Amino acid sequence: MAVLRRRKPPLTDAIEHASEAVDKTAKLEVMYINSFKGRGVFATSHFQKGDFVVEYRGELIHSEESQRRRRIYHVSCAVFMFDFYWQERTWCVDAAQEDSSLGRLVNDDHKHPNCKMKKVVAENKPHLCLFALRDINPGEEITYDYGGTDWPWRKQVGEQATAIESSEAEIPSTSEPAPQRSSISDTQHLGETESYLLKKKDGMMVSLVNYTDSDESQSPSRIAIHDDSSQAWNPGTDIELKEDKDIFPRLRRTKSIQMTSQIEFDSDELFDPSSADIGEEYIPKTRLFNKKLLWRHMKICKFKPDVPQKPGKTRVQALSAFAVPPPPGVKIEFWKLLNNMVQDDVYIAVKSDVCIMEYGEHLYHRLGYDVGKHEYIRQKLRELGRLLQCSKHWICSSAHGRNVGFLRRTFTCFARPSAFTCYRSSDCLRYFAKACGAKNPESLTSTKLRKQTGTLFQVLNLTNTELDLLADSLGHDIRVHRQFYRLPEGTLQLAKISKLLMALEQGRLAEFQGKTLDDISIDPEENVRMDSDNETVCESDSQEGQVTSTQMENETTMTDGSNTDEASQQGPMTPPPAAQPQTQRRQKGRQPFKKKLWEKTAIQAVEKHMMTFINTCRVPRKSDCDKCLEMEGEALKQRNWLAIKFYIKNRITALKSKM
Ligand SMILES: C[S@@+](CC[C@H](N)C(=O)[O-])C[C@H]1O[C@@H](n2cnc3c(N)ncnc32)[C@H](O)[C@@H]1O
Repeated sequence: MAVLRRRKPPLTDAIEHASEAVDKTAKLEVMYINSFKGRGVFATSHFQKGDFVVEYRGELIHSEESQRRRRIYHVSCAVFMFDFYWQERTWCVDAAQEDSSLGRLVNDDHKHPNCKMKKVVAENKPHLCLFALRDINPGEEITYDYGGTDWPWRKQVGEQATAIESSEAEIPSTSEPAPQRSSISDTQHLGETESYLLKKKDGMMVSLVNYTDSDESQSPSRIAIHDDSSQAWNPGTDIELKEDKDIFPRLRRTKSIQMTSQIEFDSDELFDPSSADIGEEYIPKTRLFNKKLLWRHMKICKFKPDVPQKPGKTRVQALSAFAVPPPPGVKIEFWKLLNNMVQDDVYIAVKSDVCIMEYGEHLYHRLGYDVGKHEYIRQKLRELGRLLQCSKHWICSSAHGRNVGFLRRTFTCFARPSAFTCYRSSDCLRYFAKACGAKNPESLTSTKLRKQTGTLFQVLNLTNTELDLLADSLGHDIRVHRQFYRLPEGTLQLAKISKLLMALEQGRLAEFQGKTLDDISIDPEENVRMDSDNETVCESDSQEGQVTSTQMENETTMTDGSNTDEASQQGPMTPPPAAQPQTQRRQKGRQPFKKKLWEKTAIQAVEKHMMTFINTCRVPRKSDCDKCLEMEGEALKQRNWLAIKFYIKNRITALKSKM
C-alpha cells in the first residue's frame, strides 16, 4: 500500500532550502544544451504546481555594491547579477561566482515558463525562489520569465538555433558536443574547451561555464559580433549586426543591462502588491516598457491617481516617467503630480529647473492637498516652463551675439522682483513719458530713444568695436545701427574742420600742429572759446607784418562770425573785400589787440587740412550761383584764407539749416 506523504507547504520548503543554502539536487540536474543557450536546469523528478523548485542563490549585496561590481565585471559575469527591491531599497543577488548552485543556470522562457520567481524572506534575509507554475515532468527544462521585452535570444530564436545547429553539424572537428542532454552537475565535469575563464575587468579571473572557445573560432558570424567592449557572445545579434553594425551596442541587451535599469526603480509598484501565500511575486519588469505593458499596468497600478485622468499617450508616458524615482529632496506626491503633465519640451524644462521645481513644490504644499488644484499647479508650472524655454532661446540667441542688449534689458532693467515675468520696456516708457509731463509723450518711444542715443554716441567718434558694444546694449543689430543711426561721414569731418577754423580764427592753430584730422577729437562738452575771448591775447599790429603768408594780404577783410553768418544768409554771397589795413576796421576806442604770429608749421597745417577738406568737401553750398563758384575757385587758387573761411562758413550754415 502506497504511503501518502504530506506535501510540505512550498513556502516552508523554500525557506528551509534557502536557510540551508541547498538545492534539490535529487530532483534537478544541469545539462549542457547548446552553444546558443549554454547550460540549463532540468527536472529529474516530478514537481507539482506551486512547488518550490530552486533558489536563485548568490551573494546578497546592496545596490551600491552591485553598481560598483557592474563597473568592474565583464559583461558575461554581470548577467548573473539580479537586482530586486526589498524593504524600500534595491538589493542584488550576485551569482557571478561559479558555485555549483542550480538557480543561476535556469534559462529564460517568456512564452511558456514553468516557474515563477518570488521573494521569500528567511532569517530576515530576502531570497529569490522559483515556484512551479504548473506540474513539471521529469526531463523538462526549468524556465521562468526573466521579464523585460527585449532579450536578444527572444528575437529570431528559431533561426539562431537552426543556424547554430547546422554550423555545428558542418564542423565535425569541434570539440563541442552536439546538443544533447549530457548531465553536467558542475564545471569540474566539463571538458577543457567547455569551460573557460572569463576575465573581470579589474584583472580577477572568474571561472564560469559558458561557451567553448571553439564556438567562437569556428563560427564566423559570431566572431563578427565580438567587439572590444563585448567579449561575451551575444545570441541573437549576429543577424542584426549585419544590417546595422552601429546600433549593435544598443541592441545588445544583456540581463545585466536590463537589471541595471531596474535599480532605478524606487517604488515597488512593479512587484505584485498582493503577495501570494508562497512569497512575494517578483516580476522583473524593466523601464523599457512598451505601450501595451504600460496600459496593462495602468489598470492595476497601486499608485493609480484617484482623480480621473486624461486617457492616452500622456497617461502612459506619465506612468513610465513615474517609474523613475524622484530626485533627492522632491516629494513623491509632487513627483507624481509632475509626471501627469503633458510630457513635452515644456515638461522637460520644468523638471530640469531647480527654481521651478521648488516653486512647484511650494505651490503643491499650499494647494496640492486639494486634488482639484492639481491641474492649476500643472498649468502654473507649464507657464514657467515656457518662460524658461523662451529665456533659454534668448540666451541662445545672445550667445550668437544677436540680442544681448534685449536680454539685458529684459532681465536686468525690467525684471520684476519675486516674479518670473518681466516688465515690458515699452509699457514702462509710455508710462514715464506721460508722467514726466512731456509735451508729446507719444513721440517718446523706445525706438526714438534708441535712435537718439545712437546718434548722440556717434558724435563721440567711437571705434567700430565700441559702436558694436553700444549697439548691442541698445538691442540693435549693428548693421541697423550703422545703416540708420550713423551720422553722415561728412558731419564728423565738418565738426573737425569747424574746430580747426575756430582755432584758426582765434589764432590757436598751433595747438593742432602735426595732427591729422583723425587726431582731432570732438567732445560735445568742449568749451568753445569765442572770438571775444581771443582778442585779449592778440598781439600788436606791428607784428602782423611779419606773418609770412599770402593770408596776410586778405586777412584784414575778414568779418567776425556773426557778420559772416549774416552775410551768408543774405542771398548771393559777397566775396570778402580786398585786404585793408587792420586798424581801419577796428572800432574807435577799442584797445589795440596783438595778433599772435603765425608759425610756418601752423600755416602748413592749415593749408594741408583746409585744402584737403575743401577739395573733397561735399558739403552743400548755400548758393549755386556761378559767380560765387568762380570766386570761390579764385579764392582757393589764391589761397585767400579769409575768403575760403568765409565760403566754408557759408556752407556750414547751409548744412546746419538742412539738418
Ligand atoms: C542566468 S544565465 C543562465 C545560464 C546560462 N545558460 C549558462 O549556461 O550559464 C543567463 C544566460 O543564459 C542564456 N539564456 C537564458 N535563457 C535563454 C534562452 N531562452 N535562449 C537562449 N539563451 C538563453 C543567455 O545567454 C543569458 O545571458
